Amino acid sequence: MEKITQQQVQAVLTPRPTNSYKGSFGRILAVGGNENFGGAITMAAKAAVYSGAGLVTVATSKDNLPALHAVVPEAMYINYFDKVALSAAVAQATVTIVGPGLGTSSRSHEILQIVLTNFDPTHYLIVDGSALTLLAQDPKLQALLPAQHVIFTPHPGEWQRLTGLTVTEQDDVSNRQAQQRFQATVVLKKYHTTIYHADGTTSQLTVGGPAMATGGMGDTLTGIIAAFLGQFSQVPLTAVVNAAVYTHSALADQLALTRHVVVPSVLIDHLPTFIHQLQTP
Ligand SMILES: NC(=O)C1=CN([C@@H]2O[C@H](COP(=O)(O)OP(=O)(O)OC[C@H]3O[C@@H](n4cnc5c(N)ncnc54)[C@H](OP(=O)(O)O)[C@@H]3O)[C@@H](O)[C@H]2O)[C@@H](O)CC1
Ligand SMILES: Nc1ncnc2c1ncn2[C@@H]1O[C@H](COP(=O)(O)OP(=O)(O)O)[C@@H](O)[C@H]1O
Ligand SMILES: [Mg+2]
Repeated sequence: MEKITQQQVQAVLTPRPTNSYKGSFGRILAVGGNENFGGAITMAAKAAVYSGAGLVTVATSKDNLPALHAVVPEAMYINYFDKVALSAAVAQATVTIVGPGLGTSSRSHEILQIVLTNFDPTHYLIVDGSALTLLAQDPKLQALLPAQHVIFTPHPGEWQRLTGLTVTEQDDVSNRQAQQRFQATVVLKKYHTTIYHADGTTSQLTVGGPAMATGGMGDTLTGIIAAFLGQFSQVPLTAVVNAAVYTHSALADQLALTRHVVVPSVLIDHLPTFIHQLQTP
C-alpha cells in the first residue's frame, strides 16, 4: 500500500494557465441539504469554491437558499424538487456531488434516482453521506451506478451499511473485495484514511487527526475532491483524489497546531492560502 506524499500532491496542484477562465476549472453541481441538514451542502459548496472550482451550483431545498447565499454568494442555486432543472444541471455538470445532508426520505430517494439516471458517465460523480445510505437500502439504485468515474466517500458507519462489514471486519482484504462489487473509488474516511482506487491500487493517508472530528468535516472533503477533479482533469483520477484527501487533512494538522478543534468552516477559509503554499516550493 502506497503512502501519499506531499511531493506527489504538489505534482498535481499545477498553477493556473494565464489564459484560463471560470469555465476552465470545472462546473460543479452539489446535490443535497434537506431542511435539517442545509449546512452540509453549504459546506461542500463553499469548500469547492475555496479550493478553486470555476462554477458551483447547489441543488437543495428552497429553505436553504438565504443561508447558502449568505455563506457562499459565489454559488448558484436550483430547487432540487424541480425535476427538469435538476436533470439538466446533472447532465451539464463536469463533477456532481450527491448526498451531503440529502436525508433518506422518499423524496431524497427520488432526487438520487434523478441524479443517477441523468449523469453523463464521461464526467465524475461523488457519492457521500445520505446518498450512500440510500444506495445501501436499495439495490435498484445501485444498479443505476455508472461503471466508471464514481467516487464513494464513506465513513466506517456508511461503509458498514453498504457492505455489511462491521467496523472491526473492515480490513484491507475485505474492503478491496467490497470495492470490486461497486467498481467505484472508495475513500474510507478514518484516522489515516485509506483509498481503494478503482484501478486496483491502494493509497493511505499519514496526516490528519482527532481535531478533525466535528460534524461537517466530511462534507468539506467532498467539496475539495470535486474542485480538484474539476481543475486537474489532465491528471489521473488516483492522483487527484489522493491530492484532495491529503490537502484536507494536512491543512487540518497545520491548523491543529494552535487549536483544540479544527472547525470545518475555519478549515475552508484557509484553503486558498494552503493550496498556494503547497504550490510554492
Ligand atoms: N451541519 C450539517 O448539516 C451536517 C449534516 N450531516 C449529514 O447528516 C447525514 C447523516 O450523516 P451522519 O454521518 O451524521 O449520520 P449516519 O449516516 O447515521 O452515520 C452515523 C452512524 O455511523 C456510525 N459510525 C461508525 N463509525 C463511524 C465513524 N468513524 N464516523 C462516523 N460514524 C461512524 C455511527 O456510530 P455511533 O456514532 O452511533 O457509534 C452511527 O451509527 C448525512 O447526509 C450527512 O452529510 C453531517 O455531515 C453532519 C453535519
Ligand atoms: N480521529 C480522526 N483522525 C483523522 N481524521 C478524522 C478523525 N475524525 C474525523 N476525521 C476526518 O473527518 C472527516 C469526517 O467525515 P464524516 O464522518 O463524513 O463527517 P460529516 O459527515 O459530519 O461531514 C473525514 O475526512 C475523517 O477522516
Ligand atoms: Mg459524512
